[in-house]
Amino acid sequence: MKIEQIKDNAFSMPITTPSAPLIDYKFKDREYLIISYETDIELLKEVVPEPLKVISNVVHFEFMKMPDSSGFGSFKESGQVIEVEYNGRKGLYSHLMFVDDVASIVAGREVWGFPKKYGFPSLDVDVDTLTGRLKYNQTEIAIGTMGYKYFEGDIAATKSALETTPNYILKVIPSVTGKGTDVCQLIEYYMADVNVKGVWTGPAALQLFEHALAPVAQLPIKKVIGGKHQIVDFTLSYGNVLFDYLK
Ligand SMILES: CC(=O)CC(=O)O
Repeated sequence: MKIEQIKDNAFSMPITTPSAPLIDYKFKDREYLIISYETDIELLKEVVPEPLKVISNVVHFEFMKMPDSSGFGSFKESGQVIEVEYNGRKGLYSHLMFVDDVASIVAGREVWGFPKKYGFPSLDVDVDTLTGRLKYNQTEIAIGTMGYKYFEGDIAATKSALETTPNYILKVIPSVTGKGTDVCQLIEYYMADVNVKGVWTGPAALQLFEHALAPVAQLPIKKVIGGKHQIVDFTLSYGNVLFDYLK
């Protein structure tokens, strides 16, 4: 392979069959259980990277099922999202993510910088209860429950929030020298082509358990605020670099 060919075509690895193909990443019927809770704002300030600012003591714990995702197929995901502000714009910062699909982990980390680790999330209807679970290896680290489809939510407001809210990630790619990083950037991305197929609210509960390598309980629950269940189609847009920590 010629140097010019590499320069022109390199996007991801392996270069001849990348785990992160250069495609439009479309998600159909992504189903979310989002349980929002209050934690200690001082702990949030310790984990949210500047120049982002923490603007509340609220954490959103998500359990997601993605049955039809371009490039990734069918997989599940779970993680914590924090309410922040960048230059006066309110958005959401992805703190920890656990995913059961290597292609989604690899592409997510390499392209956008999603903080993805391998884990075992699930989202199922257990008789009358929408139930999210997250295991790290064999160990349960989160259980979320919500009454199934109690109250219909506002589809237009949910669509508008998903389309207009910036999402922030700290992308870190280590250097082969073992000294520092080749990439250390604050990334922003948006969701596009959003089609909200259903939104529900209802009574919700959440439990988090301590784990040395999957510290979801590092942001402990003081009070559960509420639960949201939604089903959405969208395109995951490529992002922008907002801040380069190496410059
Ligand atoms: C790359 C992805 O799969 C993104 C996501 O998990 O939301």
